[in-house]
Amino acid sequence: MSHLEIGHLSKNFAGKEILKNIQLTVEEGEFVTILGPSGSGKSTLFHIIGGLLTPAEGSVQLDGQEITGERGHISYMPQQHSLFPWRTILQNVLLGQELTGKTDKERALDMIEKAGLAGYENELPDALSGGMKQRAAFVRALLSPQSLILLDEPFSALDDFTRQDMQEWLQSIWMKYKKTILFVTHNIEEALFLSDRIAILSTKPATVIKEFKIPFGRPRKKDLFFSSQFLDLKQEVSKWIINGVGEGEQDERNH
Ligand SMILES: Nc1ncnc2c1ncn2[C@@H]1O[C@H](COP(=O)(O)OP(=O)(O)OP(=O)(O)O)[C@@H](O)[C@H]1O
Repeated sequence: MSHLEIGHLSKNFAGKEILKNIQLTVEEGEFVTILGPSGSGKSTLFHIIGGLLTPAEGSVQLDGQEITGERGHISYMPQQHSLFPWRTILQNVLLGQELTGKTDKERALDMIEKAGLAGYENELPDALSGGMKQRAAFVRALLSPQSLILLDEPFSALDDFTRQDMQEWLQSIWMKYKKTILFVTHNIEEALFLSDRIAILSTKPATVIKEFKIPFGRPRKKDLFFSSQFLDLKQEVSKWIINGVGEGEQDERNH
C-alpha cells in the first residue's frame, strides 16, 4: 500500500522562498510526474519527501501516517545511478534489501533477467552501458521494501535513443509490478508518454500551477509521439510551462 499526500509544503533557503504551498497527492499504483524547468525546486521537493530536508511549513503523509522529516519510508533513485563501483550488479541490486536484513537472491536474479541484464549479475557496474546501469539502479529501487518510488530525472544523462527505449522499459516494468511512482523530469514528451497524471511546477517560488490527467491507454508505444492527440496535449502543457512562471520571473522578462 502507498498513498502519498503532500500538503501545503513550503521551503526557504537563506530567506529565499523556493517551494510555496505545494499540494499533491499520488494514489496507490499511480504514475505521477512533476514537470518543471531546471532550478524550479524539484530535487528540493524530493529531498523533503524522502526526509533528507525538513520543510518550513506543511506535511508529507504516507498512507495517512505523517512522515515529514523521516527517512526510510520511500525508495529514492537519483539522477545518477549511484551504484557502488566495487559491488557486483547482484550485490548492488540487493543493497536495499540488505539494509532491512532480508534478501531474496532468487527474485533479484529474476528481475535482473527481466531488465535485460542476464549474464551481468557478477560484473562490476563499469562493465555496463549508461542505460544498463540505470536499469540496474531501477531494479534495486523495485526490490527495496518500500512501495513508493521517487525517480529524479533518471534518464537525463542518456542519449535520445537509449532514453526512448528506457521509457518503454520503465512503463512495462511499472505495469508489471504496479508500484506507486513519483517521477521528476523537465522533458514534456517523457512526462506525457509515461504518466497517469502530470503536475506542473512554476518557478520562483515553485508551486503546482496545473494538473493534467493523461488519457492515453497502455501499453503506450513509440508511435504515440506522432499522434495528433499527443501533439495537442504537448502544446497545451508547453503553454502552461511558458506562461505559468512566477511573478519574479515575469518582472525580469518585462525589463
Ligand atoms: N542547500 C541549498 N542551499 C541554498 N540553496 C539551495 C540549496 N538547495 C537548492 N537550493 C536552491 O534552490 C533552488 C531549487 O534547486 P533544486 O535543485 O531543487 O532545483 P531543480 O528543479 O531540481 O533543478 P534541476 O532541474 O536543475 O536539477 C535553486 O535555486 C537552488 O540554487
